[in-house]
Amino acid sequence: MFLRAGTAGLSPLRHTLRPVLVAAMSTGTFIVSQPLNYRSGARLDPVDASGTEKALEPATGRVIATFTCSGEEEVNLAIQDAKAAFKIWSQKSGMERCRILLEAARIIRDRKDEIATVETINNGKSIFEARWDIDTSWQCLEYYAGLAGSMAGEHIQLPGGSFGYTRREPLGVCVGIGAWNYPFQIACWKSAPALACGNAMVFKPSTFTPVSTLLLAEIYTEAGVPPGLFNVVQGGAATGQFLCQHRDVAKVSFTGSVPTGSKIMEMSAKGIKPVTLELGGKSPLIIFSDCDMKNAVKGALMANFLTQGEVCCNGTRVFVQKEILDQFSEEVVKQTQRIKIGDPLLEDTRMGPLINRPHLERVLGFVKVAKEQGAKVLCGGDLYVPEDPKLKDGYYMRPCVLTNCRDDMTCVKEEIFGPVMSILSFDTEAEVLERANDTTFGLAAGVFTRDIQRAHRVVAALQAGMCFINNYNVSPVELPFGGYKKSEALQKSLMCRLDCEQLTYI
Ligand SMILES: NC(=O)c1ccc[n+]([C@@H]2O[C@H](COP(=O)([O-])OP(=O)(O)OC[C@H]3O[C@@H](n4cnc5c(N)ncnc54)[C@H](O)[C@@H]3O)[C@@H](O)[C@H]2O)c1
Ligand SMILES: NCCCC=O
Repeated sequence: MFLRAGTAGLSPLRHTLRPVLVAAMSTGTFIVSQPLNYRSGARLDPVDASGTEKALEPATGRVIATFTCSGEEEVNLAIQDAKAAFKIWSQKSGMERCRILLEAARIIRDRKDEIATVETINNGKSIFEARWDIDTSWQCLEYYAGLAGSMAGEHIQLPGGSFGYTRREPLGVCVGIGAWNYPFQIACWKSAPALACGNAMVFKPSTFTPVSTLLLAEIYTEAGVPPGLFNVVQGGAATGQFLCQHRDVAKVSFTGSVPTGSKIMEMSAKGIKPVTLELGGKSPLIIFSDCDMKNAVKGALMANFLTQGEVCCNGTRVFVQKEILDQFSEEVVKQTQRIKIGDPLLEDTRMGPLINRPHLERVLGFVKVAKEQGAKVLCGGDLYVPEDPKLKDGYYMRPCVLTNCRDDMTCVKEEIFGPVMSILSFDTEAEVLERANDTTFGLAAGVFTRDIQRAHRVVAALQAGMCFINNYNVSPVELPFGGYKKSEALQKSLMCRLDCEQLTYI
């Protein structure tokens, strides 16, 4: 699928050659040479269009694919095809579906480096991190495969020897719409539960990251799902609308921003379709003065700078108790300045480029406004130009730590979705809880303290879907992922087993 520049036109590489190809992949050399739509178990060009888009390699600013956005007719064909596959798939037993999903998980695990490389090329995140994403992806398939075999209805005894029973029935064709920050992982997190329960899925990735979902589609086919069970359409708002408004779609699962989520909910409501919305955040991270300082600093970096800060659950409002404000700020700046920025395919890079030029400018704009509103830049917040000439048109910036922040500043209220940490100071537990909860979002939150009772008391009072104690941004598949308020309402989970010593980011 990916060919070195200058070799376009050769026949597709065979599976046995993949490891060699992965070893040869380097930034600035690859192009996508095959169609990016997937239907009836094969890649194909859409039958009609709602525009064209270009996919970039953020590390270099180079176009790696020009593709057609799917029109209404292509969306219709993808849904009809999924409907036909649903008839076959929904008749399989849970254990039959389990075996196929386990096989897909095995293929992803075996091809981890290749998939991670593709993700890095199209998204910009470091290869070090992309490998984590692929691990969480195959683990997700394994987890839902495991559930598939044990899903059952109930038998209810009624008077006089009568009885009733319930059946767990799949919905039908589900739509998945993804964001660009975790393209492959989001496609797995949406499709694995849907397929495990016997549904079919039509998935639309972001126009910025159209590439890796095709690998998942091919893997599902190779693992044995019926052709059409997992189809991919490409495009932006127009394609998304065709999907959400389609009468044969039974459910929509969306990951993205709050404004788009609200539109999706509105469209789905018109067709009385259930929706799942995984939306944005502006999560608080609370550092008490009795914390293990080294661990808290690592936690703050984990909470702010993974994937260039483009992470929904990031803890970007860092509340630090006054007594340790200076020491914490000094240490966090020291560690932030050590983050190696550059070519995301190099093993020692820890921060790659942002997704594209407009987004980079938007993030830098937030830093500018923060300064105008009285924040002080402790480090970063400016453009970064790597020494390697091939990276000169990439979208790099230095990770930024802001202090002197107030709760009413734009950088503290709005989701920046870039490497910008805002430090705020606080005096008491009651005060910080009130301020931490004073937001329309509620995706995640973190607390660093050695006082175990306080830790649990504070997370119980935080209005956030995922609460971390003495760690941040770990998302084991066994635990639910979701939020309160405008971030989406879901179950609350606690992750307090790991500390940041075990998850070393720097
Ligand atoms: N909660 C989570 O699990 C989670 C995970 C990742 C990202 N996010 C959030 O996603 C956002 C960043 O992603 P983004 O910029 O891709 O978000 P976005 O809302 O701009 O786009 C998300 C998806 O929706 C599609 N889309 C856009 N307009 C549409 C419309 N009118 N109808 C149907 N589809 C439409 C896009 O093409 C894309 O595929 C951030 O807010 C981030 O916090 C949330
Ligand atoms: N590791 C999952 C993060 C998804 C949010 O953007």
